[in-house]
Amino acid sequence: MRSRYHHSSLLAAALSHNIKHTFIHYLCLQSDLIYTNSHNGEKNSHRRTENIPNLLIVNWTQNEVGSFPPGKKITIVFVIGGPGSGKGTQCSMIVKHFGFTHLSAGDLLREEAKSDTEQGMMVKNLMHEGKLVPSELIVKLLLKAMLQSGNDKFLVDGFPRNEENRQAYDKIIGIEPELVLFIDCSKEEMERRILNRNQGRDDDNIDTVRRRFEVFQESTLPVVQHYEKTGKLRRVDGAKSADAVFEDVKAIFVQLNTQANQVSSVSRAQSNPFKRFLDLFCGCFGTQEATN
Ligand SMILES: Nc1ncnc2c1ncn2[C@@H]1O[C@H](COP(=O)(O)OP(=O)(O)O)[C@@H](O)[C@H]1O
Ligand SMILES: Nc1ccn([C@H]2C[C@H](O)[C@@H](COP(=O)(O)OP(=O)(O)O)O2)c(=O)n1
Repeated sequence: MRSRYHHSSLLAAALSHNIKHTFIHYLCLQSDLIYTNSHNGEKNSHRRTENIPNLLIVNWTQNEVGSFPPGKKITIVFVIGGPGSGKGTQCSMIVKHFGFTHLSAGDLLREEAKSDTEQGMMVKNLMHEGKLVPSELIVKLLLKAMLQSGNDKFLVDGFPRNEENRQAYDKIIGIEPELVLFIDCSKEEMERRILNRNQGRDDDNIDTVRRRFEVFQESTLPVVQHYEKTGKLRRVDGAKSADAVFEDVKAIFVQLNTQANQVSSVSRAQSNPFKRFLDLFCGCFGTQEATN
């Protein structure tokens, strides 16, 4: 306990004096803190939570990544499900039918893990252990990919994975998801699919898969419950064949499109002064549907 306190104080002193990263690493690894150099340029140390292992320096600024133009309508759908539940499979079908851009949190991290940097190595190790990477990093990668795509409709696959992911997203991107698709599937079926998927993934081995299931159970299911309470969750049975699951998914997206079209026709009508006058006039004389 005493040594943990000692390392935390040293860490605070090191941060305020711009001491070399390697020394800060050492202090973090000895204490229960992680260090981030965050998007607003502040250096912070955070208490490590169960799913934020060791330490990762997240070094970026908002200017480096950018942001969406104010007032632009952006549609975001989160796709959650256990490992092997079929998120990627359904996302590629949604893309074909509904014109979304598919952003897979796992693919973005696998790309990051290829880079020959300290951060790349750290991501690689965490993924190999089946653990989650710190939220600010994945949110930054998502935002960067969204801005680069030029699209305004995004399927965010494999995110948020825990409460911390969700809060970091709220803080940094802050666009409420239109809905959250949850692909519900049994552990036995997911395990069978992963071990057959043969994509050469370093984390698709039985030990890592078991750890990923634990993380899903402990950290992702509470996020599912959160969206259930807010009324955003749409649950589909992922145990059916991929085409049968897509029939259910399609119905959800057709409904989403219908709602979006209704909202945009109302706002178009509201922005037309002649139609507003006519509506007022018809309202005064009790004539309905006159302008439709
Ligand atoms: N409904 C399904 N029924 C049977 N196999 C499926 C189904 N959906 C996906 N798969 C297969 O299971 C494996 C995992 O699917 P994937 O989409 O990669 O899952 P996730 O992105 O959730 O990890 C893949 O090999 C995929 O082809
Ligand atoms: N929001 C996220 C998403 C994925 N990760 C990491 C941890 C996950 O085990 C790996 C792989 O995620 P991916 O979504 O590709 O794979 P599975 O759904 O587990 O099959 O990436 C993360 O740390 N944070």
